Amino acid sequence: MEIPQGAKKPKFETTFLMRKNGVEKAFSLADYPDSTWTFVDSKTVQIEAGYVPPIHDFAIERMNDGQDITNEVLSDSGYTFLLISPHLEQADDSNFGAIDQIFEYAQEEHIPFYCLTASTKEAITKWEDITGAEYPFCTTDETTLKTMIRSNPGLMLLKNGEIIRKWSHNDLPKGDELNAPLQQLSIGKMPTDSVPGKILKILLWFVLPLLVLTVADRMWAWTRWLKRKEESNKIYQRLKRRKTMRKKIVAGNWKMNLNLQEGVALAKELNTSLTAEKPNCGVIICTPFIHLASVAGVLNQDIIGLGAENCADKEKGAFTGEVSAEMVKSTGAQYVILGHSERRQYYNETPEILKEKVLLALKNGLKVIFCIGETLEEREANKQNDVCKAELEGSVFNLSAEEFKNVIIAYEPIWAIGTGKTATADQAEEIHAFVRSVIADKYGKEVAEDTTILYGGSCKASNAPELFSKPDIDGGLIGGASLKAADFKGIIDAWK
Ligand SMILES: O=C[C@H](O)COP(=O)(O)O
Repeated sequence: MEIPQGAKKPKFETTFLMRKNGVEKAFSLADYPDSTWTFVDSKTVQIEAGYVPPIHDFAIERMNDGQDITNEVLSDSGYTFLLISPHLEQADDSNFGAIDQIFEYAQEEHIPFYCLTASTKEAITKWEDITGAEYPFCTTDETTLKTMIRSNPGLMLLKNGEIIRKWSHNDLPKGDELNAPLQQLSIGKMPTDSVPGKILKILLWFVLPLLVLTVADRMWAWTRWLKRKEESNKIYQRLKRRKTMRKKIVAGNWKMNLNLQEGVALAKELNTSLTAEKPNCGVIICTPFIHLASVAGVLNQDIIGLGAENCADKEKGAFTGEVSAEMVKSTGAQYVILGHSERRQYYNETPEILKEKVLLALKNGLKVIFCIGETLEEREANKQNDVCKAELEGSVFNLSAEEFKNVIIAYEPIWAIGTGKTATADQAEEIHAFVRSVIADKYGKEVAEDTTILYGGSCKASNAPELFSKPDIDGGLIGGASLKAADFKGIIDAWK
């Protein structure tokens, strides 16, 4: 092995022990005495270390001729393969095929290949017999060999006297990897395991996965937090809604359409259908007086409420043809529609008459579905808000807040009733919101928030979902589409 140029040389100091006239004294070269002193002894010690080669205390002796080839190996500027086995008799021989292949490759490429061992001649011969080894063997100190590589055998590749690769016998380069001169192969190059490279490797193998795991863990925790937040938000919203939630209702107004048998049959059909599949809203059917008692007998009123379409503005007495609120109540009904535009228009029901009816209905324990709504002319004159407000003020705003809680408002634009023309969802929402604000002004926000405001006017299964999706539309008062169970159920299902 060549010592690099300018490498630091070790420093030595020699001490001479001299005697004169029976006295012994030590001198150095610098103050060496004259010839009257007699030399007794000398001692040389190293006082400063010099360059230490990577491989030292190392001697390679070729076995066949006893030649020391240490210098030859360590100063070779090319490649050298060294198969290291302190004791061949203890060496693992399972990978001898791979070793022999490397030896063949070394021969083809004119690369020296030696097996260094401290084994006896007999052990070497036995190894040769077992493995078919044809490479030359050299003797090297056992301890030195053991410190060079732990695997027995192990392979080393030297270049320019420096070890550039080490392999355990389990991990030897395969024959197909040795398909070019060593200079062109990655194994023939010094591993680039510089300190930054090692740091990078540590980062890649340890820190990076840790980072990925940490990020994944944080993301998992974050999504869980989001989910929990969303969940608690949902619960909060549900609680909030429950707290302020007014009743969602789909009410049918049969008007003057069905005879008794038809009415009872429809009520039964509806009852069966909604008993089988519970509605997601309150359901009411309002029938002519003649149906009430019979229909009350076939309805499960926990699912379907029953109401009349009208009641008298008088409590009792000689009012031929009239039906009082008390009579309605006695049939088993719980609701009554009052103020419907058809009653106002065709039977001249004034705000004052309606005020009386409302009072009597409430007095008799009926809940009132109170209708308001503008004509087409009023809508075209943009008077819908004023009309609705006036109708409320004229007939129900005389009630106390407590009484008003038993009133359901039904906004029915007269131009949309039975005409097939529906107010758009936005038009309806606008006026519903206005009506709610008027109620809030009169009774306060809480009462207003609890008041159910229904929409009526050509409402059917096809437009109900959009109408009911509006925040201030709490359901519908249905005319024509309440006369068939399937049509009516289609509207009820809009709340699903
Ligand atoms: O009371 C119901 C309304 O007058 C709506 O009737 P309609 O659904 O036939 O338009």
